Amino acid sequence: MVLCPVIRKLLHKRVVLASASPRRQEILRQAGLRFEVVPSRFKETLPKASFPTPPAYAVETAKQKALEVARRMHQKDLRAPDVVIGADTIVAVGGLILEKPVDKQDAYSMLSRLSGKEHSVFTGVAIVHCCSRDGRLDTDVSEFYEETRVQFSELSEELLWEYIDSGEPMDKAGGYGIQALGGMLVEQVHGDFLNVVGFPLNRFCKKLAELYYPSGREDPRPAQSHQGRGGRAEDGGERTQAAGPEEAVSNRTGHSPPPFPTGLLELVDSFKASKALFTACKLKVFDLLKDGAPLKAVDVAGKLGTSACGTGRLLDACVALGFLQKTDRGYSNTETANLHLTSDGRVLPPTGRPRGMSVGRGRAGHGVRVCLSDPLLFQASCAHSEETRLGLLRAMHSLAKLTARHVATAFDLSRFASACDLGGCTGALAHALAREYPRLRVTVFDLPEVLQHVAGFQPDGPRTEQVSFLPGDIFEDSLPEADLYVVSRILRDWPDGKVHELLSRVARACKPGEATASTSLLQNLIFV
Ligand SMILES: O=c1[nH]cc([C@@H]2O[C@H](COP(=O)(O)OP(=O)(O)OP(=O)(O)O)[C@@H](O)[C@H]2O)c(=O)[nH]1
Repeated sequence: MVLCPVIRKLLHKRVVLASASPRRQEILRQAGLRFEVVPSRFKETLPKASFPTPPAYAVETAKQKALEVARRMHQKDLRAPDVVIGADTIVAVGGLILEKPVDKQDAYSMLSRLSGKEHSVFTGVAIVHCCSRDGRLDTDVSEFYEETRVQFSELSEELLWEYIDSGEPMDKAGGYGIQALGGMLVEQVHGDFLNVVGFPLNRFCKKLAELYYPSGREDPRPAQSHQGRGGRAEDGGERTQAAGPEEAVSNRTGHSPPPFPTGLLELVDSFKASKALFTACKLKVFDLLKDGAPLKAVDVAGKLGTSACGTGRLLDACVALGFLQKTDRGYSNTETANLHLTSDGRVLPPTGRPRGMSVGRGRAGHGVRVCLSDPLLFQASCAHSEETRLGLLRAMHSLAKLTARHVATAFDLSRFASACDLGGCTGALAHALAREYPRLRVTVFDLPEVLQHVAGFQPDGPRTEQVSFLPGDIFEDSLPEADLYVVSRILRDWPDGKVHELLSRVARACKPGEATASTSLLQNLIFV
């Protein structure tokens, strides 16, 4: 989800975060930004005394971090990314600039300096727009900083050393992490909390809005007005532009550009993103990287029997999508990948084809039976191997487990004594309903070929006798008696006539005063 509309402006660009800080990666990922991570090799040794103020130092360091990455990538690929983001966080106290402590003693002197006092945390940010033309790199640098004031409690020696011995201070500016144990040292914060953690997200979004909507309108079309910004000429064939990324285009042509096809490009990008995800799942990339040490692209390729170059690109795409993380040691799974993309917990069907794109629906010919739980997924049994069918069930089960509690608590169902989940598959929703409503008895009604696999699927929490399974076909067999029918899985994708027939059957089975709850699994929207 992208709450900040201007973040969308970056979705079609190749964005690189020039930072090894896991906190910055997390903050930007949570904001919905898609980016690659290329840590900067710029040495943070600018002469502090030559800067008029501490934030001027942080801004320049952020800029040099980002430019180093832009130049390196340009030299390597002869194609620079579109945007490189660099950041630098420092603590300023009593005229001193504190960065990351070099050892425990350094951490001690920093923290004792902060004890009982207020200090400022500055994060400098540089947004570098790049353009490779005729082998030359053009850069356009926008920069800003944010200040947050932090008041520390008085810290006893014992507390200080205990904190230092936790290891937390070592990779943090000023020697503390406000988002973790270090939060206990802090009495008050004035300003943006995320700025202290390493990235001022709010100011960043405002800056993007300034760059992409200079006239203040949130119009997806490139702006016409020219807004000059700071940027200095670089040597080595590099030019910095004053014009913004999109103004530059319109200024060159002198014409109003046609409306920017944002929606279309989003669709194209989403398709590419899905393809990358499905390919990685199919190759079992996430299984390979689960719980192990990070692996380089060439090692992953060796183990999968794939080309090193293509594998590198696939892994980088997965990094940008937030499923892998990349460090100097190699690639490893993110928590999301460990939880939802390995074979045992996968929320995707194993076909290598996005759900909904498979052919055929409903009851196919030649005696083929279709799973009513999700007609597009669990298809003709003769068309799939047992392994594929189990994979589909596994995907449906994992997805249902993810959403079950939300569905179960979206309505107050406490007045019902019995429910029937039509096409309820492995019973994930039924168990969630049973957990939320201890006096509710739930019958899962589904095809026998689905229910025969139920024992192999563990719901969240223990199985309960409140839930029972009844084999049957919702089009042909009588529906079990219940006060409430759940049709969350059976209404999608049927032709209108079929839906009508189904709902009529359910309506006939209902006693006066009963209810039907329907959910759209895709969007988790619930309507009655
Ligand atoms: O409360 C917190 N304060 C600061 C941090 C983290 O501290 C570092 C600051 O270091 P720097 O800006 O130089 O960034 P690096 O980690 O070295 O990564 P780069 O590759 O970008 O140079 C930063 O990681 C903050 O997140 C914190 O976590 N909590």
